[in-house]
Amino acid sequence: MTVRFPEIITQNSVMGDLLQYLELIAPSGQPVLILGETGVGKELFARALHDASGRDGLFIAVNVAGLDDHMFSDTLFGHVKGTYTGADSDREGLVSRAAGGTLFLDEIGDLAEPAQIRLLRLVQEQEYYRLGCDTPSRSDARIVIATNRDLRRAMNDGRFRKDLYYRLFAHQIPVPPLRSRPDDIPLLLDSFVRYAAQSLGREVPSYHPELITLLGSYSFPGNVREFQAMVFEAVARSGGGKISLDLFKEIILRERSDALPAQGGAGRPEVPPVIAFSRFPTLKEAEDLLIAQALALAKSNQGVAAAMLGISRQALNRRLQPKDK
Ligand SMILES: Nc1ncnc2c1ncn2[C@@H]1O[C@H](COP(=O)(O)OP(=O)(O)OP(=O)(O)O)[C@@H](O)[C@H]1O
Repeated sequence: MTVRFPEIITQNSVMGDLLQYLELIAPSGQPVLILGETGVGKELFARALHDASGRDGLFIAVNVAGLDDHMFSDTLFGHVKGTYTGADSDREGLVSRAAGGTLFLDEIGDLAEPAQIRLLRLVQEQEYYRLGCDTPSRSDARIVIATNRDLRRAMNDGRFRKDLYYRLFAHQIPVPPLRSRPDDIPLLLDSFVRYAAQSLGREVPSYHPELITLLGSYSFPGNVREFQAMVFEAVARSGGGKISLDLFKEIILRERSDALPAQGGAGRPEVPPVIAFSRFPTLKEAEDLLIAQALALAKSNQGVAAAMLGISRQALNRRLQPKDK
């Protein structure tokens, strides 16, 4: 956590460098592109950028995924009365409402080409047209754009305009996924446990120290948002007592198996499914499968797998030794 951005919890050096860069570019008013997987904290970074910018206008966030050109223009630029059926009065768009502030456009990856052209004009000239109006309007709203897509690839495939890409390219903030910064897990865990306990009106519970190791072995496809939700569930289900390792293992296993393909699809084929028997398994078969599952989830780390299975490392090792028949 940096003093400058207390709401962004981190002690990771890559994140620290990004926050320094963010602080550097904040006052400029230049457009900024924030990249990163879902739930990684892109909107949090955009808000921090706005807070550090010294701009006294509003911060407005809008998700533009799935908006066609008409909806995009209507939402961002507004319209004049009578332009289309249902346009009963003049309406101001978000670009105008965010004047003097920041307009955060989330999930820009799939934007239709005509909308990309309008966006380019906006970031380049600070100019736009309300629907049904031939006279351009102006707004000094700072435009911050986020996507979880690979924009360079989209550009190479002809789905994202080169001119817009290179206009946004100058100030990029690539937020790393949570799995690549396990050093952030203890801080985030403490903060989320406190927050969840507070929201539920409970004492802050303690947790098993092995939990940090267990969490470090999980890939967090939904990143910090997923982590936050898991902690909330664990605190809620721990009934005010200590958060047990077993409870967290159960939540992680459930999340992992939800992320598994139904059969043979793309996903995480390296993890064997828990239920894989066409007949009732013997105890030995079930145990072997659970051990394989735990080892796969723990990326072959025997210490973590043993913790997940609730046995000692030595006990796991014994079970892994080939037996003489
Ligand atoms: N470093 C962090 N410290 C504290 N909270 C965080 C951090 N990163 C993310 N969060 C929290 O995780 C949640 C998801 O963050 P956010 O909405 O900013 O992600 P996002 O990348 O914009 O997601 P999406 O791609 O789905 O729009 C929010 O509740 C946010 O407050």
